[in-house]
Order: sequence, then C-alpha cells, then structure tokens
Amino acid sequence: MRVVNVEQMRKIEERAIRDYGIPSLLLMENAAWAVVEEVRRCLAPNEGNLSGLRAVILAGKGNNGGDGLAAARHLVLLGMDVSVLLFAKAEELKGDAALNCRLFQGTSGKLFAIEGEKQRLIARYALAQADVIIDALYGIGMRGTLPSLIEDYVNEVNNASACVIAVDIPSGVEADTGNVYRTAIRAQTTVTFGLPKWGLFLGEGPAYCGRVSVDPISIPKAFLEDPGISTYVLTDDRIREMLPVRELKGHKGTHGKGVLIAGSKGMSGAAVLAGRGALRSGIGLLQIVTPLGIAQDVDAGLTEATVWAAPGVDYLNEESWPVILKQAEKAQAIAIGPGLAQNFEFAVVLEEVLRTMNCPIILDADALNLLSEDPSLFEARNGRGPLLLTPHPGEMARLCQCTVFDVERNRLDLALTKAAEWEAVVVLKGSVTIVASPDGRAFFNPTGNPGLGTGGTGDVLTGSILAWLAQGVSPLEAACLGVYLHGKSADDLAKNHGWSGFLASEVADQLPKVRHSLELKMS
Ligand SMILES: NC(=O)C1=CN([C@@H]2O[C@H](COP(=O)(O)OP(=O)(O)OC[C@H]3O[C@@H](n4cnc5c(N)ncnc54)[C@H](O)[C@@H]3O)[C@@H](O)[C@H]2O)[C@H](O)CC1
Ligand SMILES: [K+]
Repeated sequence: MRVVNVEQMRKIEERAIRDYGIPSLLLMENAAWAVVEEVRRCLAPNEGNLSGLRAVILAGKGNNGGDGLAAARHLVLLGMDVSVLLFAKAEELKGDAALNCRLFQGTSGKLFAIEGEKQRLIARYALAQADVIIDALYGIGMRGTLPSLIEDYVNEVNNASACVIAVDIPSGVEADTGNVYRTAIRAQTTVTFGLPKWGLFLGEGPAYCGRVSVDPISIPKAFLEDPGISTYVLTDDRIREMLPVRELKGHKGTHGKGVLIAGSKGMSGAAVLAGRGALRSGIGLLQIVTPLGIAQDVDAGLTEATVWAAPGVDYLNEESWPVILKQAEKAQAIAIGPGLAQNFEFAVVLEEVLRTMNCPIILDADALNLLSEDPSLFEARNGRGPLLLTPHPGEMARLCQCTVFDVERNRLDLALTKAAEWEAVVVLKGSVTIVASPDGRAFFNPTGNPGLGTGGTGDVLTGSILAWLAQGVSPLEAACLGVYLHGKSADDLAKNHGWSGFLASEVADQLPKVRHSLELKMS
C-alpha cells in the first residue's frame, strides 16, 4: 500500500472530487462512518451496541473537525451520550465542517465551544467520564506547535482512561514528518483516510498513532494506486507476492549458496546468529568465512553451516582474501560485517570483494564502519553488482558524516538520497525500518517491537537477507522480506514474552513459522 505526504493526499482528494465527481461532503460522511466503525470495534466488538456509552469528540475548525462532528451525529443516533468540545466558534467553521456542525446541533448531542478557561470544568468532567475520546482537532492541515489552550486539553486526553481514537492523524503529529513539537494526542487507534500519511511512520508519529486502520472513504482505487507515488508500507499481501516458490524438485543447490564473512575474537556469536538467520530463512548452502581462532566455536555453534577458517587468528586480515575468493566465487550472495570488529587491515579485502564479485553483496556492521572511514570503497563496486547496506542510525550517521539526530529527523529523505548516491539498497534500521531503493522507491516496515532492541538481532536480519538473495529474490525484495519477517517473528514472540527478554536466536528460530503462516493464507 502506498503512503503519502500532504501534497499527494490533497491531490488525490482533489481528483476524487473533480475528476470522479464525488462530493466532498460524501468523503466526509464516509470518513465519519469509518470512525464510527472504529468506535464499535473499540467499545462493543461483539454485540455492536453502543447505547448509553459516553463519547467526547474534540473538534477543530477545519475539515478534521468536520469529520469529528459528522461522526458525533452518527454516535448520537446510535444511542450514545455525546459531547463535542469545539475549539472554535461555530460561526468560524466553513463548508462541509460548518454544515456538519449545524446537523450535529440538530441532535440531542451537547456542543461546548471552548474558549479559554470558562468551560474547563465541564470539559474535564466529560473527558474523565468518557468511554471513548475522538481526536478531530487537526488532520493533515496542521503545521508546527499546537496552540497552548489545546495543549492543555491534549494532556488531559492523554491522562484519561478512555479509548482514544485519532481521526486521520493524531493532533500534534505533523503529517509530513511525524514531528511532535511539544505534545500530541496518544491514540490507541488512528483511522486514516485514503492512504496512510508519512507522519504515521516517521519521527515520533509511530509512538502516538497506535494501531493504524486505513479506510479508502470511497476514493477510487486508481487514484490510490497512482504510479507517481513511490513510498509504500509493507503488508502481508505484498510480502506474500515476494516470497520465492519452493519447487517440489528443489534441492540445496537450487536454494542458493551464500557466503557470510563474519566474526572475530569475542564475537563468534555474531557469525553464528547471522548464520542462523540465513538457515532459518531457507538458504540451500551457507559457508561462513571466519578467523582461525574462532572457527571452531562458530562451527560448534552452527552445525548446519560449513565453516572456513581464514587468516589471521583473532581478526580477518589481508591474507584472508584467497580463502574468501575460493568460497565467494561460487556464491549467489555475500554478506560481510557481523562481528568483524574495527579492523583496518580488512579494508583491502573488502575492496577486493567489492571490485571482483558480481553477485549481490550485503554490507553490515563493521563493514559499514570501514566504509565510513574510507568512502572511496564505494567506487570499487562501480556498478559491478547489486549492493545492500544495513545501517542502524549510528552507522548511518557515520556514513553520512552527520549526527544521529540528523538521521532520525530526516530518515526517509536521507535513505532515498543515499540509496541513489551509493547505488545501493539502503536498509535504514529503526523502530520503523525504511528500505530505500536507488530507483526512488521506499518501503516502511510496520512489523517489529522494542524487544528487538537487544544484541544479535541485526546479525539475524543480515543473515536472513543473505538467504533471500541466495534464493534468487531481487535485492530490494530480499531486503523487504528480511525486515518484515524479522519484525513479525519478534511480534509473534511478544505475544508470549512481551516486549523484552526474547533472544536474537529465538527471533531467527521463529522465522520459518512466520513465513509459513503467510504462505498458508495464500493457499
Ligand atoms: N483527504 C481526504 O480526502 C479527506 C480529508 N478530510 C479531512 O480533512 C482533513 C484536512 O482538513 P483541513 O481543513 O485541510 O485541515 P485541518 O482540519 O487539519 O485543520 C487545519 C486548520 O487548522 C489551522 N492550523 C494548522 N496548524 C495550526 C496550528 N499549529 N495551530 C493552530 N491552528 C493551526 C489551519 O489554519 C486550518 O484552519 C484531513 O486530515 C481529514 O481529516 C475530509 O473530511 C475527507 C476527505
Ligand atoms: K486528528
């Protein structure tokens, strides 16, 4: 599914109204129904009866407020006790929002125009008693900081015990950047219209929007699938299309051979975990090249891989090249970096691999650090074959010679710019990992949870991407499959363990089950 910025959403809305001829009031009505559905899901998922329950709608003066007022009217008709806190004078509202305000005023619902401190007690009481609070203060029209009066109410909503539903985007979250300047509504669910907005996946947006539900509000599919929009969110359906088919007559030769160059003294685990990620992602043959001194440990840690000991003893050095060459020549994909350590002697070998190997190469961890020390290594690749980089924000900052803060504030743009500049698929890791392609496409990954914030999970991811590449998946799709299934494995583990305490090796071991459950839904 595509993900849009404000300009793109406005254009789609305009086309729906102008070219398709759908009245804007109907779009607002459909948006309101989508909110009502979410109220039902939240308060009365089984019997669907909302009668007698209390709803408070915070409405702003724009069309987001109009959506809220239209939803408020439906909720009254469904028997709810409804109060609208309108942060404007009713006369200030325009167009569809003004009409929906008048229609609401014709119901038995209560409308309080909030101006300053006067209605504070009533509003506070209503919020404390509410079963559901609907945030229709600001949508994609919001810029910058919230007015201070509204901020006070936002804080009160965030302290209330009710279920909070945000309309289109939580108020206070900027739709293009996900920036939150001081405070924003913390929603349990965000019902977003047409297509999801960038801000739901960037900056602080993901921490505020809760579960995201997307409603097309009857905008034609052709407008929502505009080929001019090149930012996407990964979904089960899209991932299913990317999964390679396992042929009945397949064997380890046809399932791909991958070479993993990893490990150093004290970090044999990184090689083992990356290897485990690869094997659990279905690679046919995995060969690990690792320094002499730890080869036995790696071998013992991963029975199913073949392990090649290369010079030197604790860290790979210049003399490791012949061993790497021998293995890598027949590989369908190569991954370099997990646990290699900052080892400058290896830079010469890295350069050789980049210069001579045609197959896709993943650079991770310490290989990325070598690249930031010597960016001329990029030139060694010189379009010879696909390149994939898997930096976390710290590694990205070093590669781009900026701060982590700059990376986090600029994730999408930076990932895309650098993917084009480096002619590489960039997997910029984070709570919402971005996979950026040199052709300008970018994918947000919605899976995963804070339980992944533990040593070794990045190594598992690299191994998994290696396996998809070895099985013949394109670099962009291999990266998408890797991050999505890795995150989904963690989400599966979180069902039993919560968001902490599961191990990187368990994430790897969960991968086949997660992949299989997607395949089952396909058949
Ligand atoms: N996309 C669609 O097809 C549909 C969207 N709908 C809803 O409409 C809103 C967007 O409505 P809009 O009127 O353009 O903007 P807002 O409601 O978000 O409010 C803008 C309003 O607020 C003022 N403002 C902006 N920033 C600030 C600030 N920091 N402080 C104070 N005031 C601010 C601005 O000047 C405007 O007056 C969209 O999100 C959907 O919810 C349709 O209803 C259905 C079709
Ligand atoms: K909102």
